[in-house]
Amino acid sequence: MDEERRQNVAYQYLCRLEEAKRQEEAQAVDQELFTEYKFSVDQLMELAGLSCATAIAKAYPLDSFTMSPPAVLVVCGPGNNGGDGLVCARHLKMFGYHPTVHYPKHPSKPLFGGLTTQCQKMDIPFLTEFPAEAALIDGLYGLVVDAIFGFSFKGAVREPFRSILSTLQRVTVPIASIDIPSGWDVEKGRADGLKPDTLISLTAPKKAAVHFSGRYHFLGGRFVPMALQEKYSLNLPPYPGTECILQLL
Ligand SMILES: NC(=O)C1=CN([C@@H]2O[C@H](COP(=O)(O)OP(=O)(O)OC[C@H]3O[C@@H](n4cnc5c(N)ncnc54)[C@H](O)[C@@H]3O)[C@@H](O)[C@H]2O)[C@@H](O)CC1
Ligand SMILES: [K+]
Repeated sequence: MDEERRQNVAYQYLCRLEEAKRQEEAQAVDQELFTEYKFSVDQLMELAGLSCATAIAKAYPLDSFTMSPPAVLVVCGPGNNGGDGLVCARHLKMFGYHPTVHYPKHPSKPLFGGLTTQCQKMDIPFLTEFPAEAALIDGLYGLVVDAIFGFSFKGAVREPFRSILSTLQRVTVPIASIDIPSGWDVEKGRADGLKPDTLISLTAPKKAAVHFSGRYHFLGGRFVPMALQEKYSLNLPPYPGTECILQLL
């Protein structure tokens, strides 16, 4: 994209981000979807993960990979952001990619056990050790999906994710972050943190998204009922037709 066009698109997108959500608002919308609207986590996670895989397929089509097979490393964290990553990995496999998952902290909830089994039954390998060298990741994978932390991240990153994020900061292959670049403060960002090439904001962009400087920004998670959008003044831009993602940048 040339610089002038990028400036234009970025400007329009930054205007939209005036409505970006604070951490508490994102959590409140999330809670209301479950308590008042009676969605289950599984339902929304499936739609969120499908949006992520769809956005990735749009930004990094199979034929854009220089390596064969098109290998993708999906790094999953301990919460629902990690669950989105597992769903995303399953759909990426359906789309023809070769995902490998690293999932160092398994929550005991049946939801995550089920998602893990589904991936395993689809012959998606799970890495027990995270590659310590960024160069190893660059050599083996054409893309990294960051599904480590979402909107509930707070404070200083604890291990093993501190080491993982420090390695990911040194990889040169593109990184696609789900909902928020992991390790970033949800509202303020992190100037010396991860610099993903793609951000897939779910439900609505979070405040920190104004600091995103990568090439592609998508909105996904097309599941918020209109009454809830109005209550929280989400002012979401319209999705095209029947698509589950909207490209903002
Ligand atoms: N309604 C929505 O908007 C939806 C949100 N979903 C996803 O759910 C995410 C939010 O999920 P959660 O609330 O489970 O939280 P996260 O997945 O953001 O992270 C919470 C986990 O990270 C750990 N953690 C927090 N701070 C840490 C730190 N400093 N160091 C190490 N570990 C830390 C917590 O102990 C917890 O295990 C969203 O960002 C999105 O990806 C989707 O699954 C479905 C729908
Ligand atoms: K993330």
